[in-house]
Amino acid sequence: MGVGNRFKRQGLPDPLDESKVTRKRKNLPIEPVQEQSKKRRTSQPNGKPKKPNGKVVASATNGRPIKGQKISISGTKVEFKQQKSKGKPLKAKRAPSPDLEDELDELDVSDASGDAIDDPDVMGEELNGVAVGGLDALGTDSEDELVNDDEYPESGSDVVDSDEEHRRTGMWSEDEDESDAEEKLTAANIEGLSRQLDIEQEEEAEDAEAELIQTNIVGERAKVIVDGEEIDEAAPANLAVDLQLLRNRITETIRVLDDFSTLAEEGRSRAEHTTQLLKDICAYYGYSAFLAEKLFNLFPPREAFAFFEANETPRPLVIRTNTLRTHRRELAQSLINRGVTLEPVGKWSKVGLQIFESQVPLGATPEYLAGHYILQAASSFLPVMALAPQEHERILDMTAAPGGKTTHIAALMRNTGCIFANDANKTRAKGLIGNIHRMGVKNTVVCNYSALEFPKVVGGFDRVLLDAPCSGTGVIAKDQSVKTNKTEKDFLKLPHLQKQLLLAAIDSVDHASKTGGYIVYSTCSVTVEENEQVVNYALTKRPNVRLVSTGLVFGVEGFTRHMGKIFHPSLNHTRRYYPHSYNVDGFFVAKFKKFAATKAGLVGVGNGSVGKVVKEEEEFVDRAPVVDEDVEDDFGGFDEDEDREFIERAKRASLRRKGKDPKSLDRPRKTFVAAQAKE
Ligand SMILES: C[S@@+](CC[C@H](N)C(=O)[O-])C[C@H]1O[C@@H](n2cnc3c(N)ncnc32)[C@H](O)[C@@H]1O
Repeated sequence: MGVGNRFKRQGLPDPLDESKVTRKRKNLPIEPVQEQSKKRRTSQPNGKPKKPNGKVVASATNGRPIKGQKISISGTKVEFKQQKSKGKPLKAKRAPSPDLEDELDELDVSDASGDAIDDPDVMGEELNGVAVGGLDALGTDSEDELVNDDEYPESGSDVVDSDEEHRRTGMWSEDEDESDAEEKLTAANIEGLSRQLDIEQEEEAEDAEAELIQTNIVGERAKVIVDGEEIDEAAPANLAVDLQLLRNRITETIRVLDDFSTLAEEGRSRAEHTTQLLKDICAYYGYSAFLAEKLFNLFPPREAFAFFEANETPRPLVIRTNTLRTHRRELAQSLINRGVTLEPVGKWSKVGLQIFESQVPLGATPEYLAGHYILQAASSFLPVMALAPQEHERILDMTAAPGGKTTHIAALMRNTGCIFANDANKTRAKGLIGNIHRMGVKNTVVCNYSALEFPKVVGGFDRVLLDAPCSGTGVIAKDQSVKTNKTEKDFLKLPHLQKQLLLAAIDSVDHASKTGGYIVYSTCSVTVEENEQVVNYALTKRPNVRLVSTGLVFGVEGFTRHMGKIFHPSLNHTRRYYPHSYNVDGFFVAKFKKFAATKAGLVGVGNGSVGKVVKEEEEFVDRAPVVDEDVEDDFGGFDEDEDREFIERAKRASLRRKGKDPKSLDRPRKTFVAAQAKE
């Protein structure tokens, strides 16, 4: 499992601070080439190569300049080649609890692989020896499966689902090779074990050297071309130096832009500095110039840098408790017993658990197969929380596959009322059905229309969720290809589809609903074209709706103006989420209240009236609360001794497994308690 942001909490932000977003390893001195080549290139269990400490590596991993991409720094062209890596699956060590076994029998999931095939949350071919493949096709929308209006038939190929990475990857422990004997470690044998570890480390180093001699490492190195000549020998050193220089120049330019009147270079305009900065960002992070500029323009320069940096590290792995089947406390207990280190995701959610480490693949535990949880990015909870579905309502989830949000809605409704879960992509809709079954959802009808056909298919809903297909600029950390594969055309096609879908969503709601009359629009993209512009368009075309508060406790206000465009002032009710400020996927959430019926002639795609936006005479708030998701679970705070003890037990077990002294946990705490006592 990766480090860094994976381990940071999600939610309310700390003040922006460069030391927080700049990985320290980049600032460390560059090691000499000779030494570097001697180090073993070990693989992490997730198949990614481990990053050497304190080095700017020349390989293309996690967002550094990518394979085949050329950058040019000070006249030196550098071509990157991807490193090969190997990943090893891990053996699940514990048997399911008897209760769960009963539940599994009931669910007929004894053939784990068979069941998992229906599970879109796990996209990998194999997790821990449990075959879960067969759903990879869900990760990308096949173009002809997507139904759109004739003009934009292939937009579905761009569709990004913010939870996709979680479905592709399992959750592996870093210390997968540890034997059972190590697991039983006690204070008494720590010394013996640490000696044994030293010996093992020495052996590993020798093996690594031997392996290096045998391997054709040229294939793993960057190719450096200077004036058309390929230089191999000195490549890593030059490249590292160049990358370091590039980074230095980025930070220096930002410093100048921060205080331009004092620090500006004479004769060099702000625009020139910005152009240079953008070029450097493209070269350093591997973005197309087009996308880099679009994203850069969302923020002041220093914050833009933080955003680009955050896209280089994965967000924490989060699971959502399925309250139709269990309570968070029970689930946490079961997973801790299996060797998972976790914590509640934050006070804003009663169902999320952030996973720090796991001895078992989380996509194949008995609890997972029994539908006790789903792997879901924390930000994906937000649109459903904003929707605030109520028991006994009729809800439409317009673009529902693979069902992360549908199953959340069902849980909040406690399986009452009725959900129409629709997706235009048949393959993905099958995955949606798999999840609905696994999670014990019983109030849902799955359908397979283009959402543009609503409300003609069926209308009159109390609430509608449109989690729209989007470009995925909020989830670049999961899908680095977004950096280079989005073009200007995409930012015309996608917003066009999103606008039409949003009108259909509005027209599908019953404005006279006694409990609702709400529409939530969300994307996992941060571009203004896919968010504020779409919402503003809907306000103009449907004067019978207004934006209302999302009711979410954190998030940055949406733009009311951007790059010369002015939006309706109520856009300040919308919320933006960024990886650098909340350590969650980039997301956008808007909530509308429908006050009157859409004029008959306007219902249907493309029928937008050019009306005036309803004046906001009074602030409207959805009085219907977000149903308390887990009433029996107050495992949300960190103040209760029981919870603290519970979490610490898991941490101690984890340290023990690593051969570390679990008592080390007490030290910082004592200091903290002492500090508190002093105060
Ligand atoms: C962001 S994903 C939805 C993720 C889902 N809400 C969840 O939480 O699991 C967008 C979905 O929109 C679907 N889609 C794209 N175009 C559509 C259309 N015209 N009508 C209905 N669904 C569409 C895609 O197949 C994709 O599954």
